[in-house]
Amino acid sequence: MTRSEVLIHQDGDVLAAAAAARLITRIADAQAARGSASVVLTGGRTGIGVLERVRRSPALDAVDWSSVDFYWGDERFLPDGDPERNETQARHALLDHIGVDPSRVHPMAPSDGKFGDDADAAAAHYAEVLATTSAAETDIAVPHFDVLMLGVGEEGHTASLFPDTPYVAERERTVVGVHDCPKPPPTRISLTLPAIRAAGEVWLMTTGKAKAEPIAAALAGAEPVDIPAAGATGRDRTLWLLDADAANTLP
Ligand SMILES: O=C1O[C@H](COP(=O)(O)O)[C@@H](O)[C@H](O)[C@H]1O
Repeated sequence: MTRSEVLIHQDGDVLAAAAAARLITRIADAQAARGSASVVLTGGRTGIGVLERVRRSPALDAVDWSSVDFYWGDERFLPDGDPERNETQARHALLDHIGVDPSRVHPMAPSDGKFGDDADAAAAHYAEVLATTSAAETDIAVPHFDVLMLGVGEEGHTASLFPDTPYVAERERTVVGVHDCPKPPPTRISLTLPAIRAAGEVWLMTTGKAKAEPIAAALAGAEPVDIPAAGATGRDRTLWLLDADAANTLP
């Protein structure tokens, strides 16, 4: 497992700007090396704020956005276009404003799509989508993810893996339907920890005093079942991007 690196920014604005610059550079580097890049998006205030800053970046055109595959780490299982869906927010913040190739944007199904309100079927389908472009470098059936971004909840959840649930302990499946979530909406779809850990780089990004406790616990080595974010690591790099408030109880 990679050692976690922690970067503390003075506030959420600076964090979003720095993470946006980092994301553009990471994608441009991957495209220079392989001709394409693959990014896993997150929902939440910080993750969407980063996408807004990418949109406003003077370096926006350093990336060929038509050669980027976009996936999601989790989704709120709601009707298509619902403003609370992570997909809707990411589209408004960035994807609707750049020249993406629609066939390379891979959202998780909505609750009014072809799987109806069956989140488990929608999750199984997403696992198939991931498996079709599965990379050779791991034995997990997911694509090569250059960077996988995550938020962290006040109780330590990441993606839609909440503490003390069977979903955080999942070892076989790469994607799960998540039920009875403590944070609305109650039904979600999420990558599992094995799928997250297959990514090259994992970036956990969050802000605010309310996140300080779970972050300190995760970095002190909490069990993922207690603090799911503690189990989110990348193969090459695990980066915690925090503001000063979120980091205020770290040694
Ligand atoms: O519901 C969710 O929340 C988390 C954290 O969100 P934040 O607003 O506290 O930053 C997010 O990572 C996840 O993708 C989302 O579905």
